[in-house]
Amino acid sequence: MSQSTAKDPGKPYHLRLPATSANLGPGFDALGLAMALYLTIDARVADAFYIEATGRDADQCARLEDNLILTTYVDVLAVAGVLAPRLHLQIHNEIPLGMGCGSSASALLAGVFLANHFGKLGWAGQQILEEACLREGHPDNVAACYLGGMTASLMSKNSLLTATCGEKLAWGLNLALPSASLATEKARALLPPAYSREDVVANIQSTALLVAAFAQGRGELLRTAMQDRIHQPYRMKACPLLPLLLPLADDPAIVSSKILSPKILGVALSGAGPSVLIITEDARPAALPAIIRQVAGDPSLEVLQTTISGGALGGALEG
Ligand SMILES: Nc1ncnc2c1ncn2[C@@H]1O[C@H](COP(=O)(O)OP(=O)(O)O)[C@@H](O)[C@H]1O
Ligand SMILES: N[C@@H](CCOP(=O)(O)O)C(=O)O
Repeated sequence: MSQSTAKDPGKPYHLRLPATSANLGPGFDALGLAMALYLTIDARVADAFYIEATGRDADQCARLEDNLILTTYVDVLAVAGVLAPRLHLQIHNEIPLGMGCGSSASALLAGVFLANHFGKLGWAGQQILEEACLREGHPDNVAACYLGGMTASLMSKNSLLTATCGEKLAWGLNLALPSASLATEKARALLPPAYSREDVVANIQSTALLVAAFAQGRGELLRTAMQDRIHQPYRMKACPLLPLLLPLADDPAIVSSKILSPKILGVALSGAGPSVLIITEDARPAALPAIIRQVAGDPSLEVLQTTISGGALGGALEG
């Protein structure tokens, strides 16, 4: 990523940040997968704050009040003791908001990137990443949004450590999106304060296998490695698609179907839900949306089909 912040502080700035599917089943607050659905922003200094937005949830993205991108931008600069230059933002959004696809992570990261550029903070990438992770409260979405692929992250008091793999995998990412959104904060409040040793050990084993599956491109491991016992069971009620679609991972009739080729590799709640992520062997299997709708019993259910993304792009533009 080009960081021309200190040299060209006033220049227009371009950002492209991917959606992310966190957890991937067992990797709660630790794993995230970048998806090729983007929040794209062209920003320049202006006389007043103004946002033009196109794409998904355009009205919400264009709102100036309590806008997560702008509040993050202004707050990061306020903490740094810098008066925030007013900005004109041209936004094109492909990331569903409040659906478990990491929209808040991309908005937070965008706000920090914009503060770094227009406030001449001169932060390195790691500092931008850490600031956005701290603001989000869990690193999985933000780290994957920035670094792409399947990113594992560990945030402690003093540091953020990340490792990425699987950027080049050609697996298909199919998202079943219900019509009602679910705020991540609400979905986190559903989780218990403690877990049994059996549940924790099962999740450690699945997560370890899952990371190896992405690192080695072992799609046949996902069916088992995406099983979770620490967040999905508690979010079922708030995410009614999940119990309906989880069996797709091991329904032999569908898995071995000649009609559905490429195969379903694994199924998990996307982030905190309510969307469900279905990973397939190849990208965009044409027959899958109809099967998902049939299994969900909802002929109008939205199904997005995409692929793994390489992560964030950003830099100053001439002009
Ligand atoms: N592009 C955006 N512009 C402004 N606010 C955004 C944007 N993307 C996300 N947000 C804010 O983040 C909220 C969704 O965050 P959250 O509940 O964590 O769900 P998720 O991150 O899964 O989409 C939105 O309701 C909105 O307040
Ligand atoms: N690990 C978090 C992930 C939240 O992702 P989002 O896309 O729903 O914001 C959690 O499960 O709460």
